[in-house]
This record gives sequence, C-alpha cells and structure tokens, in this order.
Amino acid sequence: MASISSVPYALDEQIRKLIPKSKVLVVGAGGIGCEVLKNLALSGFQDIEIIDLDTIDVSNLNRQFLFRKEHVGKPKAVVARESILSYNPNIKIKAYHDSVTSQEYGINFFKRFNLVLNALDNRAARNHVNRMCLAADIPLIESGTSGYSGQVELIKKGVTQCYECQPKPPQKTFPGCTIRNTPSEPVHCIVWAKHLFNQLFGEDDPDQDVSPDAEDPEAKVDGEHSVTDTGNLLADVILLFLIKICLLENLWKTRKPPVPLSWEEAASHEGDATKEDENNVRSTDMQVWSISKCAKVFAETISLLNTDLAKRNFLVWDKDDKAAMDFVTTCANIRSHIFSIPQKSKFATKSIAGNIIPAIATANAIIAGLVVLHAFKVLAQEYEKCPSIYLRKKSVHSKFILAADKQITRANPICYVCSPKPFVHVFVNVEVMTVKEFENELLKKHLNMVAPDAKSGKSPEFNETLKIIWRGRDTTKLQDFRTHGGMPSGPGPLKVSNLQISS
Ligand SMILES: Nc1ncnc2c1ncn2[C@@H]1O[C@H](COP(=O)(O)OP(=O)(O)OP(=O)(O)O)[C@@H](O)[C@H]1O
Ligand SMILES: [Zn+2]
Repeated sequence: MASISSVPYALDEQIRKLIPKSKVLVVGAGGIGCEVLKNLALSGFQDIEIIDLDTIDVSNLNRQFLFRKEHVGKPKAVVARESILSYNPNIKIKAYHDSVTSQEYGINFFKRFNLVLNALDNRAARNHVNRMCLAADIPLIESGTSGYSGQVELIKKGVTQCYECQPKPPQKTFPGCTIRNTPSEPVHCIVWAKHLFNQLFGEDDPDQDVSPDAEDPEAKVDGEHSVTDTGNLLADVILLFLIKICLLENLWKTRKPPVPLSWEEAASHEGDATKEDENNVRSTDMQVWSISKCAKVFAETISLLNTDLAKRNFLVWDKDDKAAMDFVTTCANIRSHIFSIPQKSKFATKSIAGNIIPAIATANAIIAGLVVLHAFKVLAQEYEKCPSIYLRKKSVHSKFILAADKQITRANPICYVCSPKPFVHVFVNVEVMTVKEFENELLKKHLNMVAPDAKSGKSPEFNETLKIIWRGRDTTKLQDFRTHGGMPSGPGPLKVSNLQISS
C-alpha cells in the first residue's frame, strides 16, 4: 500500500501555492453560493468575502446546507460565514449583508480581489458585477442553474466574452422576494398564483410560501398585524396577502404601492379587460377578462376545487386542468390589477405557468464544483483552459450530462459593454420621450446604467464623456438631463462617450 506521502497531489504545486495567497469574493450565498463557499474552504482558500442581500427563508433549507432551522430570518452572508468558520476556523472571512449593486461596492472594492465568483439569481446583479469586474480588470466566474441545467463561464477582460456580449432570452426564474413582495411583471403574479394554489389545495411545500416576506431587507413592518378570520376563503386570501403587503411600507418608497381591492369592488370592476366586441369571434381564453369576470370565475373555481379536495388528500396543479388554470388566471389577474401590472388572457397565462422551473440541489452542487475547478486555472492565469461548461439533462442523443465548449469564447467586437470603444446607437422619438423616460426606460432598464461609485465620487467619467448628438433638435431637455438628471457620476465601467441619439 502506498504511504500517504507518496500519494500524488490532486492539484499541481503552482496552484497549491496560489490558493492560500488569493483573495476571493463570492457574490450570492444561495443555492450555488453555499456550495461554492464550502468548496473554497475545503480546498484551502484562506481569504474570502461574501455578499448577499437576503435573509434565510425556511424554503432555502433543503438545499442551502450552510443554514439550519434556527437561522431562519438571519442574514445569509453572516450565517454562511459562521458555518464556514466551523469547517475551518483559521480562514479570514468577511460577510456583507447588502446588495452588490449598492454604491459602496464600486470599482475600488472589486480591485481588492484576485477573483470574483458569481452565485446570483438575477440578471441585473449579474450585469452589474460583470461591468465592475471589467472595469477593475478582475477575472469573474459566472454561473447559474435552471432546474437540471446549468452553466459556468469565465469572464476576463480582453480575453473572453463578457456577460453582456450576446443578447439573452428573457429570464425564467425570479427572486423569492419579487414573487412575494414586489411583483412588477405578469409572470411574477402567475408564479405567485400557482404557489397559492399549492398552498391552499396541494401538498405542503415551504418553497412555495406566498406570504409577504417581512425579512426582505427593503421591507420593514412595525408590530404584528393580525387578520380577522372572516370565515370566507376568498376574503381571507385577499385580506391576508394584501393587508400584509401594504404594511411593508419601505417597499413602496420608490415604487407605486399596491391598491387594495375589496370583494365588492372586484365584483363590479372592469379593469384592463379586452373591449367586448360583438363581432369578436376569438375564444374567451384569448381575451383578457375584466376584474369582475375574474372575481366571478375565481369564486366558482374555489368552490369546484373545494369539492374536489374533499374527495382527495390534496390536488396537483396541472395546466391542462380547467379549474386549476382558471384559479391561476383569475388570481394572477386580480393580483396584477392590485399592483398596476398588465393582465393576461388565460391562453397567455397557461404558456407562462407551464414554464416555471424548480431549483435542483444536485445541479447547484455540480455547477459549484466546476466553478472552483475553473477558479484553480484562473489563478494560474490559464484562461484558455476555461471554456464554458454546460450541465444538461441526460438526453436520448447523448449519455453525457456535461459538455464543454471547444475553446473560450472571444468578445463580441461590438459589445457596448466590453468593446474597447463602446458605442450605443439609440433611436428615440423626441416628440414623445421625456428626459425622465430616457433615464428610466433607456439608461436604467435597457442599458442598465447605474452610478456605482457615486457616493465615493470616484467615477466621474460619465459627465465628462457623455456626449449626446441630438441631430437638429432642441437640446434643452437633454442638457438638463446631463447636469441635473440624477446620474451624478455615471455608469462606472460603461463609457458612453459616443452615445448617439437619433430621432
Ligand atoms: N444584488 C444582489 N446582491 C447580493 N446578493 C444577491 C443580489 N441579488 C441576488 N442575490 C442573492 O443571490 C442568491 C441566489 O441564490 P438562489 O438562486 O439559490 O436564490 P434563493 O432566493 O436563495 O432561492 P430561490 O430563488 O430558489 O428561492 C440569493 O441568496 C440572493 O439573495
Ligand atoms: Zn461584452
């Protein structure tokens, strides 16, 4: 038998020497983040920082194994740090309970690390870290899972493509807080309605709790507010979820608050219904129902589902079951109306509801393992050995669940984020677009421009370099925007020196 000293090391000497000297930032301590942190600790990293904005929810416990029942309600980053220290008390590890998009975490914050590992669940935060790492020239390993699928990708300025080099399909998963507290799109209300169906009629699943999340760092509730027991399921549902959400005052400082809707109002309200047209021969499933119709169908469906439930232990949601689909359509539309979100037809709701994807612990573990294997190569600056790797469900065509690109993917030369001369050509109708809309719709929503170092005043390039060419038009409004438009120090890494606006 070979003695321990003769067993070869899994990692070569160069990497073994680099690991304890490297400083790593992990962004997100959720499903992938917990696995990544454990892998880092067990492979000898000595200097780690973690940032996560969320607190621990019961629904996280089945896969975010650094957290236990007694940690529910506590900040993920703080508890993750404590759990990692129990693996190895000698690690230097710092936790931030905050959003990585906050102005405190600007370019200078990122420059302190040798490597950044993303373990996030939303595109806005990913875009932000992408830009920060490009600006600070720090390698970033980007990762994500969606059900049984996943992906790991290296982003290194001047070597690989960046997170924003290619347009991405619409996002399919949503942060829990958005579903429970701050829906802004029809899909958020549809996911919520589906979870509510399971909570009322299905098997108990803490992952699908629809109660407003008072632990959301954006929210704050003063005291406990109990809801009177009306003995009426419909009224209970509306009261319980609406009163609570309206009480989370801090959520509504910068957003339009939800407007509670009583049962009486709902029964007579028309809402955003498709205009009734006597010549309209389209099926009712293709039309957006009025709120009064939603309320009527909702009440009928509840009684049907209750009768069904009396015969079985629980009901299983199925998009092809009429009552289940009527419940989700009407419930999602009533919630959308309350939150001033456009309503959807039953047909559109069905296609969205059929596409909702569960989180799979094993997929997170596999992806996190690959993240840390990539990290070793990045520390040795072997970037060419880090092509993107994809995890996918076993298919009839291939017995492999992992596939890697043949080589690293180079940057898109016209990427407006990472190309050496970023260029954005925007067409706007100056007769209708206001400066505020320009800022909110174009700069923030589409181009995702924020001012990360505004507080520290360390990224003044936006005002200096933004030149808007306003062909033959009155520029007064846009000059106002440049000087007082609320973007004091600009988008940090995204230089828009030759942004052109054409009417
Ligand atoms: N802007 C941000 N700054 C810091 N952390 C963030 C930010 N956006 C998201 N996160 C964190 O990224 C993590 C992503 O993990 P994960 O996808 O497992 O989400 P989750 O909310 O814990 O689980 P689920 O969405 O499945 O309920 C979460 O812990 C979330 O709080
Ligand atoms: Zn790019």
